Amino acid sequence: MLKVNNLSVNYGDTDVVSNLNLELAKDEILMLVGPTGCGKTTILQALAGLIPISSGDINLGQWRATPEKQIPPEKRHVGMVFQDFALFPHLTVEQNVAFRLADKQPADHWITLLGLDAFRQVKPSTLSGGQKQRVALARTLAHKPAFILLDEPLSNLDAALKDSLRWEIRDALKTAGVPAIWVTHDQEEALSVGDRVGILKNGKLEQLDTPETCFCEPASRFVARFLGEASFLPGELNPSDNSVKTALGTAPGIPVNNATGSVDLLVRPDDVSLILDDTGNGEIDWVRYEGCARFYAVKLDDGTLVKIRASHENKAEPGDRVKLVITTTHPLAVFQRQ
Ligand SMILES: Nc1ncnc2c1ncn2[C@@H]1O[C@H](COP(=O)(O)OP(=O)(O)OP(=O)(O)O)[C@@H](O)[C@H]1O
Repeated sequence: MLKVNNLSVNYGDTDVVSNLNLELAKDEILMLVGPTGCGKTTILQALAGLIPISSGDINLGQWRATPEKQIPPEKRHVGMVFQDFALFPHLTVEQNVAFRLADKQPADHWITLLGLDAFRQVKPSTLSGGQKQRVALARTLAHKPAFILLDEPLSNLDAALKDSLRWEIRDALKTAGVPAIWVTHDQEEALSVGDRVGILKNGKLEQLDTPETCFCEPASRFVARFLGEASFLPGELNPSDNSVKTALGTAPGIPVNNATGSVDLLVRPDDVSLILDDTGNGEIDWVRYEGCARFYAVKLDDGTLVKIRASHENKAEPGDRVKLVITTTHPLAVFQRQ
């Protein structure tokens, strides 16, 4: 089991990663997300042994790396998958996957499982981006690593391919039964593919939990905003049943950090419905057409901006009066009013 205890990494006087703690279950996929420069790649590099750590330790059972005792990458049993595929251009697919393997059977197994049989004898330059990434994954898995690090493996691929390949990668990791840490910039990918999601801010974990908990019960406004569109609706919390009374109706709440009294209710675009109504409670500020939906920003009469996604049939223009109502029945996160 991979365990990281109080890991910190410095570049000069700057703490880039601070006191990171995490533990990966046997075949768990942990997605790491966070704004640019928050330390995601640095964490992967530290786990792989590519850069020294400043404090704490990384423990896999067979080895334990500390600032005093560095374990080189080749002794860590780590597999890495990068966004640029990192394949050998002069070798065929088969040779790439079986590179330095005494027993070629695992290479055959993963070539077949990842649908690469037809490409065994071709060079990487003739493959599409998605095929190259499958080869890179097959090579990594064929070497039977103890854990895998994926650094934005889909960022060089187009949207349609990303969507299918992310599931192929997840399935392959689960079939191999190997734990993985997967860095992504894509919130949807993090929420849908990960068993757990870690949200980083300035080198520190803001929250580490299941996708649903991070999305529905974010530990901070930062996490709430980072994982999707978030509007904060002023309201009053009723301590007897944790319901929150707002201008758009009363909703069940989950107080974060013991929020009480005057609070802000986190509403996502699908928690609210919109009705065209001259006597409504707000006015369309702007609208974006998304094909099957329209995404609206509505300025409420008290000045609060609420973002809402409605059916494309629901057509309103900036300046139109509308009525917003909270329609969701599940509890919404509640933050102390700032
Ligand atoms: N070799 C280095 N020397 C000094 N500072 C570095 C070095 N590598 C990275 N940094 C700094 O460390 C911080 C974290 O960088 P890192 O690449 O880990 O971020 P990231 O979250 O992966 O970013 P991105 O999402 O843009 O890839 C950044 O402020 C970066 O400028």
